[in-house]
Amino acid sequence: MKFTKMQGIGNDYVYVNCFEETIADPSAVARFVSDRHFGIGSDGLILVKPSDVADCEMDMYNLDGSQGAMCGNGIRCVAKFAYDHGIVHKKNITVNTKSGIKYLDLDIKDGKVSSVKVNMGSPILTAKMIPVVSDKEQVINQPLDVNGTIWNITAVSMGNPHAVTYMEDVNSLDIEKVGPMFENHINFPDRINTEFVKVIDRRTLQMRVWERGSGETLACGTGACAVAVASTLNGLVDEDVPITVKLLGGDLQILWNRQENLVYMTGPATTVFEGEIDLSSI
Ligand SMILES: N[C@H](CCC[C@H](N)C(=O)O)C(=O)O
Repeated sequence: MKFTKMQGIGNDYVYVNCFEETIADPSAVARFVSDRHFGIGSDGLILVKPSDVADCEMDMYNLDGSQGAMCGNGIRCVAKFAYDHGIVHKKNITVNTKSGIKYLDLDIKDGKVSSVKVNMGSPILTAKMIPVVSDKEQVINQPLDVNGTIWNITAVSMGNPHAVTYMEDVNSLDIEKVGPMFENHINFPDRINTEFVKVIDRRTLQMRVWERGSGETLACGTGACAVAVASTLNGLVDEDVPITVKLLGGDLQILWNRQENLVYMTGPATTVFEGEIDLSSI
């Protein structure tokens, strides 16, 4: 299988051109290629596929083989991949995903895609749509007992589910212990991506993320969007201005246009290397 290793501020995936290849069992391939010792090493697998409704389709799998409905860092790299592989020849492209068609603008410098602006769509706040179990219509700054510790969470879906919580010092968080407790909490029927956030100022947030199906990653694009939305709803950041979200792997600019009710994410997309891997051992 030919592949391209790419990363969006350190959130790295193995990309496959499915205009040219067919992957019979993507979940098994995701688990194999993601292994940093026996495979390539990545946060998961992303297939770039033909589409009848968009320029291409993103089919995304986490490290554990579970399929994700949306991937913010991944879709920026899909846009770069599509341009660099001649699948598209324009700056404004569409990518179909399991959470609908997304619209992207490529910033091209010296013939190369340097950064991408993504219309991530509207945030979903209705508890049962996220889904999160609650007696409330929306979960905004609500207490949640996580193995005996009470965390105040705000639940947001960007096509995939997120729980956002705030703390004074995210650097000292034992995320390997706490992350799985959130991910597998009974109140999240489809599991959950969890963002731990420190407010730097009214236009700057710092976050770490424990991703559903991948564990701690250096960045999460949908998570950064969920964090900007949750922080706005909680009155912690200014409205209708770009918010800088600082992640372990780098920064993203997030704007929630309240009038449109659309979230825009802008950030880099980087190719690391190309290669070929033998899948016969799977
Ligand atoms: N783990 C996520 C998918 C990847 C999201 C993240 N890598 C991003 O950049 O948005 C899920 O299962 O919903």
